[in-house]
Amino acid sequence: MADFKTATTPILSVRNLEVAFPTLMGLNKAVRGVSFDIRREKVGLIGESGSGKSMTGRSLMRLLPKAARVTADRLKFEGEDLLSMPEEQMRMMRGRRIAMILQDPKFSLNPVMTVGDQISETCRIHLKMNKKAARRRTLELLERVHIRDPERVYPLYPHEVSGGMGQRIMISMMIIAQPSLIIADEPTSALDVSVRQQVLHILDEILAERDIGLLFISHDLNLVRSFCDRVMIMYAGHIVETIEASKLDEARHPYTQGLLKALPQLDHPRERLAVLQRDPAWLEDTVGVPND
Ligand SMILES: Nc1ncnc2c1ncn2[C@@H]1O[C@H](COP(=O)(O)OP(=O)(O)OP(=O)(O)O)[C@@H](O)[C@H]1O
Repeated sequence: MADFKTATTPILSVRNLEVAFPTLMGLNKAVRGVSFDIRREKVGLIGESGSGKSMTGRSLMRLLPKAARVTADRLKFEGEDLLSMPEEQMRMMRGRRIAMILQDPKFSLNPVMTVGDQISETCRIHLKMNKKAARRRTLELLERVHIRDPERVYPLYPHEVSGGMGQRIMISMMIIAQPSLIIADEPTSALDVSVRQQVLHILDEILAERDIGLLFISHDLNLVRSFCDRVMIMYAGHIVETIEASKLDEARHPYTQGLLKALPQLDHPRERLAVLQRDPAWLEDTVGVPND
């Protein structure tokens, strides 16, 4: 059996993933022929609104709208086929082996249960702890995500915590299950810049400490460039280019080049932002996608 703890074996392997929605005009393809691997690394998925980033992320968790039709030549997580997996097994997979962080933690947390009780309950379920041990572990976990006064935060309800603290609480809950892959869909886009940096720093520490792979979905090219190891650029449901984050300035695809040109620059302010040119050929074009 492959050892998924090694840096070179993909945790996740996706080939020719398609997500389509039936419409009166025929099938609307939200994701078209997407292929990528994720190892113990941080991979950014970037693209404009409606380009199919979330549908790609959600198809890995099989959390798509009912109408969606999903096909793939391969959709394997740690060697197991996600497409044919029975729903019951898939439920065990979600949260335990593949975790997801969404933009607003309030939608992921139970609104009528204190955050402490939610973390504690997760400890009891996953770690089979008794009530007292689960409470102790909860306080440790809150400290682990740099919450300074865990005793004060424990009895708060989700609506009483800030967005940044909510994301830290989500991260603390993820640690319990020890996933191998985290899908983060715009996890910091509702946060202001300084809180965003703190949350990213904590996420980074946890990923490195536990050797977890990350798919980081965002529309913020600068953020992904500074946080991730590799970047996949998506256009109209298709990954047009995959490139190391540190080499983004050497991007070959005209769409990536256009996105880079459109970034505002403090040191060289532009009178006008460049208008992104588009080409129908980009629906088929790919640069740097895995070839096997
Ligand atoms: N429930 C649905 N029914 C039909 N089509 C849908 C549905 N949900 C999404 N789509 C289609 O999927 C496309 C991609 O949506 P997706 O949410 O993945 O985009 P995105 O890149 O994550 O955008 P954003 O950054 O705005 O979240 C949409 O443009 C839309 O055409």
